[in-house]
Amino acid sequence: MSSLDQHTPLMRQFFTAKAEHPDVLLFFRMGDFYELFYDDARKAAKLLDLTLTQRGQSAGQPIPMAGVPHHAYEGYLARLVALGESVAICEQVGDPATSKGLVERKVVRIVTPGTVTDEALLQDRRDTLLMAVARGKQGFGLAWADLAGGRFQVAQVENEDQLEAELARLEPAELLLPDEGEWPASLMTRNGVRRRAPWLFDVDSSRRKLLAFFNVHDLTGFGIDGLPMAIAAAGALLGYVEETQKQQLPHLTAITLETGDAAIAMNAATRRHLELDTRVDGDTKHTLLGVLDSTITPMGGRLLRRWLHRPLRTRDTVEPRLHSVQMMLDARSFEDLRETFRGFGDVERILTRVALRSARPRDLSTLRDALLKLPDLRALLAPLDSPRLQWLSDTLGEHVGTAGLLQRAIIEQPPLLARDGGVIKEGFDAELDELRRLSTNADQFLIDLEAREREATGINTLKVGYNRVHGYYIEMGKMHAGKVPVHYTRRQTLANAERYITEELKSFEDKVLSARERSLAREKGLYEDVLDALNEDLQPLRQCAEALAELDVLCGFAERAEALDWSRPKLLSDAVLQIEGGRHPVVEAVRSEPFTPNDLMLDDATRMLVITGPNMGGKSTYMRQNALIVLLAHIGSFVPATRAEIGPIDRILTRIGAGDDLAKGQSTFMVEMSETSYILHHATSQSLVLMDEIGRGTSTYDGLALAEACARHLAASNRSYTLFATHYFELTALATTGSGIRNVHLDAVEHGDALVFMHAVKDGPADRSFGLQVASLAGLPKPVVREARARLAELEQQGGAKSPPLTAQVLDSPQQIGLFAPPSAAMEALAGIDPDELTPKQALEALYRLKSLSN
Ligand SMILES: Nc1ncnc2c1ncn2[C@@H]1O[C@H](COP(=O)(O)OP(=O)(O)OP(=O)(O)O)[C@@H](O)[C@H]1O
Repeated sequence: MSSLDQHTPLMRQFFTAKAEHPDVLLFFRMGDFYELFYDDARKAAKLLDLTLTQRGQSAGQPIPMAGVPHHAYEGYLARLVALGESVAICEQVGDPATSKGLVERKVVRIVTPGTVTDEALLQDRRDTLLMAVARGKQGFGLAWADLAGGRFQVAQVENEDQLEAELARLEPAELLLPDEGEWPASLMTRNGVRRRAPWLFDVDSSRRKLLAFFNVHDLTGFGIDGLPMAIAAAGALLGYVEETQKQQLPHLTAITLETGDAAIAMNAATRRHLELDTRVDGDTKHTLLGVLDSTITPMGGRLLRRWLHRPLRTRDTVEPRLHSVQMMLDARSFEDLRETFRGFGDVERILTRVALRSARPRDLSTLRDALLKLPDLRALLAPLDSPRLQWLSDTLGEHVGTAGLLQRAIIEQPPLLARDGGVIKEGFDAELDELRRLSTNADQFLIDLEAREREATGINTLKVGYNRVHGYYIEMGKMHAGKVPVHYTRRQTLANAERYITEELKSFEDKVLSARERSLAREKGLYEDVLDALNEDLQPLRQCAEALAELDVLCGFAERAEALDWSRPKLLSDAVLQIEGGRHPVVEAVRSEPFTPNDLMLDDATRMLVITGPNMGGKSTYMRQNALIVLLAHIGSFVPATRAEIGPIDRILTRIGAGDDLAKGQSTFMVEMSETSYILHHATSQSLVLMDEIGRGTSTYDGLALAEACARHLAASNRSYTLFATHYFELTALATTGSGIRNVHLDAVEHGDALVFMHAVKDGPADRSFGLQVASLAGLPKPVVREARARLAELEQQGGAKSPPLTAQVLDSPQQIGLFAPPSAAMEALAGIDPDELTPKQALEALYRLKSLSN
């Protein structure tokens, strides 16, 4: 770019601001617009679909420009932030009316995806997190902050797998990484990644920064003194927050440490496969959270999402939750409790805005209404015999003083903005009332004054009036000059009339003219006083908000338990996983026909179920429902089963589905194997493992061999609770090996042409696969199905079995592999076909081609 002095003064101002914020978009305020220039303009035009224009020339070149109207900028900002972009807002800080030359401009705030606290830029039911990751010799330090909620947390993890699991759990909106070394692609391809200078992650300066910020002598109080990587991440995060927020953050009062062993570990793949809150296709409704979330307040919704992503092993936290839900159900009080939550609003985020002094009038009226409902809430909780609920009731507190203050100070339904006044209630402040009276009662005063003066002077035509230049006056015709009282002072002479002013009118004028301004200023001061008073009480108020969120979640659990007929799980210390009448909560919710409940019985002796049965039989549903039941039990929710007894669980590991990691550039089979490898390395005897059709992504024999070896390893070495669904009938033979493996199967029956799936899990292996019937159900052309049926009969005859079980002997004797040999032209052509790549039309063409080859 050409040197600065070649540019116009305005552009020089722009370049100066831009130089300080090179890697964020600069919103440059010009009158009613925020303008973006040069590369910022090009980028914003693309991201926001704005028209890219030009603004004259500077340094002999046209200036690319795009703009957004300032009154509607929040919507644009929200879209940019959602895309992971940051924006520096450069305002006109000088007054254009009084400035000589160019108005002064300054960057007043930087809006970044992870640090936003404005209501309009946040999602109601999802935390917006800023995260920093530091790398050390023993692993990684993580720090994350929810600025809108006032939470600041850290953790340390040992390896990249755990780091990725944490990222999948927390889904930060913005991620700060030191700008050195290689980082995994899964991190670098996220939205909102920001590389920062490595020295910002220095442990010692980070420690000093934290000590100064929290005003403490050491970090032992937070339990993180011995965790250098966590400290480095926290310091880097804090530095970034201070740099971008340019204001005090009094609501960040502590750091909390999260330890991995308190939670049931789930990696990114497991979260995805179990569809906790989002499905692969992006749908959020038909997910566990979609079914489970009946919370009423946004903060309850956010807490539930946090709980769901972090099921706890610490039973002394989970049991009290279960007990609370039970008590609310027994006393049937959850509906009344939930009724009081309506209209509570987002107290947690309101309190943050109070702390940041950006709370709007309606925040305060919402807070007032919430606090006024506390006594009702506590009265409903009082009879419930649950220590946790009583503790929550105590934590809610009374807040009578604060509620009273807000009730006295804020009008019932305040306007959106404090700017134009009309927020503070009448009767709260005598001076404000007087100022308001003056500005609104001026008319009556003047009418009264006019009447009085007419009477005193005897001049009936005397008028009181006002003009902008001379202000208030008493006017009378020139012929009355002789009757003018001495205390009248002449103000203006007109052709036929004289205008006067009196002391009384003058002082009235002073009062009225400034009354509006003064009343606004007074109101602003009073509003600030109210915020001060609230800030005095901030800590207990925030605890109250946290208690509200938890009560909302627990009431939601009770509501769901009753509405969906869920029962209380028993958490035991024995090695057992016994579920009776279990159902899949999401499948059950979307199906119009009844769901068939199924049992599960695993314990020390039986560690693995090999699940066989037809496609569409319900194998995946069965496996997932058991994982979801275990997960629900560990967040303190009732579960979709008639009875559930669950021993200690440390991890849930899944290998389900395929082809969903193409973004990573790995083949389907590669993904399948790396997920399997992760499971074999991490599963313990307390882990719940779901393996769905492993080995499917490669040739039959490789696949079978791998599946069998993995199953044996899981049963004998890992000794995990394993549900192993497979289409390889050969694996059913494992049940005879004596390593705690049992067969179960799902069934279907044929009714003429129709196939009815029973969905009931029964003992023993399946005896046939119904693959062709399912294919026919799926609409495969009849000639193809006929052809396949004939081929199957041929194969069965050759193999002497109903379905061609590739028994161990088959595997061991190479000559038997000749079942499919010698490879025909049709087989070779078949090998070259990738069904996933074909359109239906191409598939049909391929079939005709195959058929002609096989003739
Ligand atoms: N217990 C059940 N009760 C009622 N319907 C069920 C049950 N289990 C499964 N289903 C229904 O059957 C459908 C297929 O189930 P699922 O995907 O679990 O079968 P699958 O055996 O894993 O099939 P595939 O082998 O082709 O993957 C589900 O979408 C659901 O609608």
